[in-house]
Order: sequence, then C-alpha cells, then structure tokens
Amino acid sequence: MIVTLTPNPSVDRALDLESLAVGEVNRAVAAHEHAGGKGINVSRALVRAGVPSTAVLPAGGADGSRLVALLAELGVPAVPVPVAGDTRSNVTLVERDGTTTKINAPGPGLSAEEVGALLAAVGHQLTTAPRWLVGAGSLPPGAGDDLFVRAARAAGRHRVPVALDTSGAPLAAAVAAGGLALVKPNDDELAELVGRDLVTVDDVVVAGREVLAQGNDAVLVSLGAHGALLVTGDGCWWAGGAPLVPLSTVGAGDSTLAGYLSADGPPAERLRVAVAWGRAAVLLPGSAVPEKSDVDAVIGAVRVVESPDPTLTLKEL
Ligand SMILES: Nc1ncnc2c1ncn2[C@@H]1O[C@H](COP(=O)(O)OP(=O)(O)O)[C@@H](O)[C@H]1O
Ligand SMILES: O=P(O)(O)OC[C@H]1O[C@](O)(COP(=O)(O)O)[C@@H](O)[C@@H]1O
Repeated sequence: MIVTLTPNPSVDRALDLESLAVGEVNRAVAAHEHAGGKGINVSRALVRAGVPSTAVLPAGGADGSRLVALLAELGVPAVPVPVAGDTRSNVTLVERDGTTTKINAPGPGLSAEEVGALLAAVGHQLTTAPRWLVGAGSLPPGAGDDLFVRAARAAGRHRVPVALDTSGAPLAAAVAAGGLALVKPNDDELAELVGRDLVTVDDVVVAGREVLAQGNDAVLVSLGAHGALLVTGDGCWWAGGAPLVPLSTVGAGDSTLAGYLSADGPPAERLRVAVAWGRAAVLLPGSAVPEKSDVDAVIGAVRVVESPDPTLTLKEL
C-alpha cells in the first residue's frame, strides 16, 4: 500500500485548442476532466497499474464532491477530509503543437482544525504500515509551510519512508528538516531550491548532493523532454529518449514518481520505469495516467546511462 497526501487537490479541466489567441475568444476542440493534484495523480497511476494506493485529501464544496466521485469511478480508495472551503479547479490549455499553458488556482484556505484533521487522517493511514507516504503538490493558504514536515515526522515515527514532490517554501522546509527517502523536484524547482540556474548535468548532480547532505536519501529530478536524473549516495543515473510532441504534460511528473515507486530492483531499473511512465503520460490527453500497455509501448526506447557526462547541458540530454 502506498498512501498519498494531497493537501491542495483539484478537479483538473483541460481544453484542447488549435492555437491560443491571448485576449481573444478561443473555441476548444475537446474538453477533459480528471481528478487532479499531484498525490492524487500518483494514486491514480498506481491503482491503474494494480499497485494498491490510498489518497488522503481535503474536500469541500461542489468540486470537492465531484473530485471524490471521480476517484470512486476510478476505484481509487480515498480518505476525503471535509473542509469548509471549495476545492479548486485547475485549468490547462493545450495547443495542437503541444504548447501547454497551466493556470493553477490557489485553493481554499485551511483552518488549523482542518490541517489537524488532515494530519490525523494521514496518521491513521500510517498505522496500516504502508510501503510509502507520498506528500505532493502545493500547500493551500493557511496550511503552513511545514505541513509536509509534520507529515514526514509522523511517518518517521512509524518507520514509513517518505517521498516528496512539492515546490517553493514547503520544499525548502522539508528538505532542510531531512529524513526524506526520495525528493522529486523538476529542474526548475531544484534550481529555485538551491538558488541558482542549473545548466549542465553537473549543476543538477551538485544540487542533488546538496539535498542529500541535509539528511535525505535520493533525488529524482525530472527534466521535461530531456528525461530525468537520479542522484543517490551511491551514484547518479540519467534516463530518457527522443523528445515527444506531448498531448498533455499535465501529470507527467506525477506518473514519473508513481513509476519509480512501483518499480523494484536497482536504481537504474527504477529510473527506467519512472521515465517510461512519464513518457507514456505525455502521450495521453489532460491529466490522464498511463496503463500497462501505454508503458509497454514506450519502455523499449528508454535509454539509461550511469554517471552521465557532467559537462553536457540538460538540453543536450
Ligand atoms: N516533451 C516531452 N518528451 C518526452 N518526454 C517528456 C516530455 N515532457 C515530459 N516528459 C517526460 O515526463 C517526465 C516528467 O516531466 P516534467 O515536465 O519534468 O515533470 P513535472 O510535471 O513534474 O514538471 C520527464 O522526466 C520525461 O520523462
Ligand atoms: O499543487 P500544484 O503545484 O498547484 O499543482 C497541481 C496540479 O499539478 C498536477 O498534479 C499536475 O502535476 P505535474 O504536471 O507536475 O505532474 C495537476 O493534476 C494539478 O492540477
């Protein structure tokens, strides 16, 4: 069982357009609706692959009910914690050439009592001895930048490893607190964390080692079209393949993380699976997550390189 915590979930709505004319009336050619939020996407991808997962989330208002219904339709076990505010809806615009514009709402503010109820729901799940706790996504107003730190501390008391995919101040707080088994930033999020641009493979590896030095075990850095780098105390690995024209990149990072957590074996093999799940996800519309046949169709083309040339720029990967 893998438990996910999504403090700021969303009903993701995606509109496919020929091309976006900013400031004009645009007519979409297709519309998609998915249960969204990073931890929820991880749970959806895992359950679709037959890996048991439970999603813990706050839910409020009409979109909160819609989100819970969407998860039920997919057979994703969910623990919705009722909150007073309205669950947000994030909007993505995808143009024919793959250009993707995401507009994420701030989400409803959480009261201290609601944050307490959310952490209590996580605490209850931790008593079932899950394989992982995944904390993912942004934090809503009022949650406090340390919500993931508090969840990770609870997981530590139960000896449950924690994987974290967040950004900004919540990422900085959790990395500094240490004790994370896996951190999954993209290159922009890692650059913001270390406070400098990341241009080369070496830049990413050095930044990843700074995260490890704060008492964390592994860093999986997704690089968009350029694949992903895994940095651990034992070494570093890159995996990727030819760039794809995405149908939608929304949720690709979440599928990458789900793939990594689903896989067994040495780091290189887990990275190969992670990248295959991410590549399969970009070939699907909206926030759709891949199924086994989608992953099987792309995994053969994923290359894994141990200790990649540190002088290569990320764009050359
Ligand atoms: N245009 C693309 N071509 C090929 N693979 C892609 C593309 N965009 C994303 N991916 C795959 O999806 C993964 C996650 O994408 P990324 O944009 O880095 O994550 P996030 O959504 O967390 O920002 C990448 O590591 C890569 O494997
Ligand atoms: O919590 P945030 O950072 O606003 O992101 C939430 C959004 O991220 C997603 O989980 C997609 O994440 P990725 O594209 O990074 O994989 C959407 O489902 C959701 O709308």
